[in-house]
Amino acid sequence: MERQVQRLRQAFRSGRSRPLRFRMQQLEALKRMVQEREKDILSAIAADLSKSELNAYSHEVITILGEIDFMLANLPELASAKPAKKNLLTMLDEAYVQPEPLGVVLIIGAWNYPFVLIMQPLVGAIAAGNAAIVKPSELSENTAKILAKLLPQYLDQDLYSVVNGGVSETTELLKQRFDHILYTGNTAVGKIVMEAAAKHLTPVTLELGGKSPCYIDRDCDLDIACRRITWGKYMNCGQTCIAPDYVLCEASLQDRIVQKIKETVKDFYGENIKESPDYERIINLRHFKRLQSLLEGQKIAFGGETDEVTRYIAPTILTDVDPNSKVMQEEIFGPILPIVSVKNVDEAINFINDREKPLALYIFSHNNKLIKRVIDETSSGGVTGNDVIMHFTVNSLPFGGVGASGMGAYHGKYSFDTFSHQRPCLLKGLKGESVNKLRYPPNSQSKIGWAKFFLLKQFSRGGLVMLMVACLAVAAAMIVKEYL
Ligand SMILES: NC(=O)c1ccc[n+]([C@@H]2O[C@H](COP(=O)([O-])OP(=O)(O)OC[C@H]3O[C@@H](n4cnc5c(N)ncnc54)[C@H](O)[C@@H]3O)[C@@H](O)[C@H]2O)c1
Ligand SMILES: CCCCCCCCCC=O
Repeated sequence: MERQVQRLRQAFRSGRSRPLRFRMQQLEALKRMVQEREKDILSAIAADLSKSELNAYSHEVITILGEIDFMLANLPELASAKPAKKNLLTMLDEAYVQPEPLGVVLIIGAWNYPFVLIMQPLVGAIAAGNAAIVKPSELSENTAKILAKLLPQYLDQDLYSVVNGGVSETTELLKQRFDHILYTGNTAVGKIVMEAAAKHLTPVTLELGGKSPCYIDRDCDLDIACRRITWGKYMNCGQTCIAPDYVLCEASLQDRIVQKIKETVKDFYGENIKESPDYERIINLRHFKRLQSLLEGQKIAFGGETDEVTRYIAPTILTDVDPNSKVMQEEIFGPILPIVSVKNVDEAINFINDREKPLALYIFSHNNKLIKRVIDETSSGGVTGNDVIMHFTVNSLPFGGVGASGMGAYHGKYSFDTFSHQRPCLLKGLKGESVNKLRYPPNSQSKIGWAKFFLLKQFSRGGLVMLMVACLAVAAAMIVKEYL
């Protein structure tokens, strides 16, 4: 592994990954890969998650095509140097911020959206001019295999590579020195990644999980709210990092919510959910058993059927859930929706704030002021009002967690920024030593006065103000030259 990282570092040092043309070519190649090998990719995702190929396309492939198109359209602007504001002392100089690639980055993905969670960060890493190693999850082995097969066929093999394997391979990988690590997965492993990164002072982006609450206000269209919640909760069999984990609402709403979700489940998946091509299965037996144990002692208002052989768990709703019960202590990551009753929005806000900061927060209400109030008085990685999941799909919004749900963000421009260093550059001429005397010893009270004049006044480009300030500065420079 050490050799593999060295090979990538050498290729990065050659400067090959930096020119915009090269980055665009690699992104074009990635797009070709997705389009030409769509069938293979879809069947791998479908096999890993017991998912239909149509769902694999709309859950994963479409996001990546959108992300590549965004980068191709915006890369010249994103990668360009941005002029910076100057002060009087530097007004004749050139000041700008130049994004530069970080070097060799490591991307570790999770199994639940195994294609998106590797490819979307990879698009950002390539766009920003880095070399990258990707480590897909071993639990989604078909997608891991197809990525290892296809990526080298389409991308520069000395700059981008795939490492497959489990804990021991990842542990070995984490001993190497990287310039950035983007990890997606659970919080416990997030801590392991951060600890390993700290040994090399490597910055990390941690895309973790948590319990994302969903508050349903009394003043809300329950039909629409329940349809949207049903979609986001049971999509991918609840194995979505930003699935609404539990519902908070006034006790009087509980039965109506159960009824409406029940009706929607029938609309979406038919009478026999097991037969529906749109309803997935739990990834493995360990998670299946973990989820089964969350049902123990709970009041099951809907669903609850399980089948160990196929790892099927029906869309399930739990009512009158005790906030101290097990199902409310860990991220559910399965098709179980607890409803916890609160007296009002104040209690809902306190409930959220008493717990770790979630990855997502959802609020359903006709009252926009109430939605904004909940946003203002809580914290979460992201928010969608009157819907679920959808903030993930807007690539002009940063996607990431806060507190226990993670650090840093990506998607669109934010991916580019995550994998770039914003390098401040100031280019001075060799003239103007008379003004420079102000900062050379020996110091004096009068020099401090002039330094205050030069440094504490900001000036921006354009307009009359700039003209006046420029005139003042020239006059000041002449006075300094004359008297200091
Ligand atoms: N924030 C997000 O974007 C996002 C997206 C998907 C999933 N998640 C979160 O991820 C969690 C589910 O993923 P998971 O953790 O079960 O996925 P996982 O088991 O696939 O693990 C994630 C990655 O960590 C590696 N790994 C596992 N154990 C390790 C160890 N001991 N040392 C080093 N590496 C190790 C795996 O090889 C894998 O590549 C949930 O909490 C979910 O909310 C977050
Ligand atoms: C159109 C819906 C796409 C949803 C993709 C959600 C991906 C979430 C990643 C975390 O698990």
